[in-house]
Amino acid sequence: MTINADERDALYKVIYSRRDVRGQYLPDPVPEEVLRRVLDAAHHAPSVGFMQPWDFVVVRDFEVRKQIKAGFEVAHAEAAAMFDGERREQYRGFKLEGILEAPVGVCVTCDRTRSGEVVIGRTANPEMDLYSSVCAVQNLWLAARAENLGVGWVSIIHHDSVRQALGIPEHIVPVAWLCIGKVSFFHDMPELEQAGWLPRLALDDLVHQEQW
Ligand SMILES: Cc1cc2c(cc1C)N(C[C@H](O)[C@H](O)[C@H](O)COP(=O)(O)O)c1[nH]c(=O)[nH]c(=O)c1N2
Repeated sequence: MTINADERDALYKVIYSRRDVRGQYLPDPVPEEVLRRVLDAAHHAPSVGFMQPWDFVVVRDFEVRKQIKAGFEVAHAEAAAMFDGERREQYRGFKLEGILEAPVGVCVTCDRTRSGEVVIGRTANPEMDLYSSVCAVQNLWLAARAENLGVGWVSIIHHDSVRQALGIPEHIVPVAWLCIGKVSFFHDMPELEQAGWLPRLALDDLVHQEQW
């Protein structure tokens, strides 16, 4: 199957217009069939040795999301203390999650034991299973953008709070808490770039020819 020019352009449009969404969530429910498409796109991500180490915990319940939010508050306060002076104030001013505003939360996990001890491609570097779950996150994020759904990754939370809130067993790693929902708009550029926190680096400074 060949991708034609319109299809190629559509993919790049999705890639460049995908954003990490923290605010702007609408309370409208996410239709089941749309969420299913997005999760199926995540499930078609590449994975080391085809181990498909992910599970997707879909959370709509407000009380459970309140527990996740409480976990965020703890880690967020710890994080603020790590920045100095002006940077700390700027950090405190950022909205860095939409846990209660987005109608759906999805926890993408990694079952590090899924296909036994020895996995093709994970023998030299055992963390490859975690990277595979991150590939699922990225597929989900892009598919959601193609559905005009916002996604926000909230990593300012300890794995154990997520485990506790969702009853996730000890051997499963909660890789990502994702807020998902319809949005009023998408920002044109990353919010951290817009706020002057960090600029987008120049590609030419990152591409090395032949040697580092
Ligand atoms: C692994 C990981 C973890 C996080 C993020 C991303 C990734 C990849 N990002 C989103 C991040 O800030 C954002 O992707 C960049 O600022 C670039 O912006 P766009 O995604 O292009 O909008 C993020 N954002 C946020 O508000 N709270 C968070 O806890 C996190 N955590």
